[in-house]
Amino acid sequence: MQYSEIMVRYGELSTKGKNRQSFIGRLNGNVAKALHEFPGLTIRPKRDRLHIELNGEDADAVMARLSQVFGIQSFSPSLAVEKDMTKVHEQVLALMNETVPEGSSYKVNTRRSDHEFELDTNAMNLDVGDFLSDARPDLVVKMKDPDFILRVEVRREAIFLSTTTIKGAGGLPVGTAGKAMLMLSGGIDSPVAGYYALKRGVEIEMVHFFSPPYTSDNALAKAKELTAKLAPYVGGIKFIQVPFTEVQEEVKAKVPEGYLMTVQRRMMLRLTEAIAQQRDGLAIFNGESVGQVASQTLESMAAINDVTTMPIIRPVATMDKNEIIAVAEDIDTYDLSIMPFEDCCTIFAPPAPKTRPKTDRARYYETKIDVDGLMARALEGIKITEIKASDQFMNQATDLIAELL
Ligand SMILES: Nc1ncnc2c1ncn2[C@@H]1O[C@H](COP(=O)(O)OP(=O)(O)OP(=O)(O)O)[C@@H](O)[C@H]1O
Repeated sequence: MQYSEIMVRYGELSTKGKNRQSFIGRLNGNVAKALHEFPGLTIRPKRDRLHIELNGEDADAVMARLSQVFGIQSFSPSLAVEKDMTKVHEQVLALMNETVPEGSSYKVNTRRSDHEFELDTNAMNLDVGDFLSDARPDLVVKMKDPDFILRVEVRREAIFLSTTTIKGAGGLPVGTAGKAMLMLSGGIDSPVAGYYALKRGVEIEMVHFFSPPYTSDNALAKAKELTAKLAPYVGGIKFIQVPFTEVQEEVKAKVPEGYLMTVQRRMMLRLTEAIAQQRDGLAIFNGESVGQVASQTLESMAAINDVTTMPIIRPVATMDKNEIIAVAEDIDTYDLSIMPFEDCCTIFAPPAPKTRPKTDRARYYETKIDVDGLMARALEGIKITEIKASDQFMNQATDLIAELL
């Protein structure tokens, strides 16, 4: 079927009162970015719907991209028909023949924004229903839970028909909730945390700590590739790599083993906060989950959290590991996350980190290291790149084999 447009229904933003205009504007921009590979499209944002005119572009390919844009409740590929009932009948039949199998149940659901049109909502429902009972006698009309709903929208410019409604990604348009930093490791949890941040409309920038030569190029490439997996939700994501070798060496040399991890994490958090302040970030997201590992007991979180008053949001904090994994699989980050490239934290992980570290002890051990100097040098060494959906950073199969040999 050669559809003429994709009709997009807004998500939660319709409840946002006077912010509505700016939400619609942001969604329009995000949709345009997500669909930049389709130059033929015309996107028309309206008060209660966004209309994407296809002008010959492939509806399925456009819908695949659209399904990743947050702030969309659902969308329907639609057929625009001239406002002439003979033509409407013709197209209704063509659409039903193509999309609704024999013997299905259905109902007609009309919406009318053009109140000048000769048929009102009820009359349109009846007219199309009558027409179909002659043209497709195999179909059964069913008001409650039909297999198909034939949507008829009477608008000023044309009448739009659709039988298919596809669930959108939900959430809020990215960018409507401000900007934050996501602490991205190469693990399973932080990309999932990033997905949830984006879903609530937060624009994220990735902060990744790496420690050459203790961590390999592959570990860095993996974090970038994970970023590319989340990029389709926004178009592009900034990747901020922070050299962490000197911090880790100094901490390892001066801090007792039981507090290595706590102090390293405190340094990471301080650096992330400093980067957020430089870049107008309002909060920090991470992938911590309560009780999952030694660094994620509540005592440990408190001892680490002590270095900042910036909000730290932990979207996966209360999820079980298998729930996090299910989301990671859905967003296609899981296979990458489980590739065995070492993270800077695992390399410097003490054999027995304190599971209940004390904040005052951590503070005391930090008097042994040059916190300000280490931070200044790490911040000087940061490198920022913009990562796009189509970017690739590792040839997964060959790199994995090389790493394993
Ligand atoms: N190298 C790193 N760069 C940036 N952030 C990191 C790094 N290592 C850890 N983090 C942050 O700290 C959180 C906790 O890390 P940790 O290694 O304890 O847990 P994890 O369960 O393995 O998490 P993940 O699966 O995200 O790696 C991570 O989710 C991430 O937000």
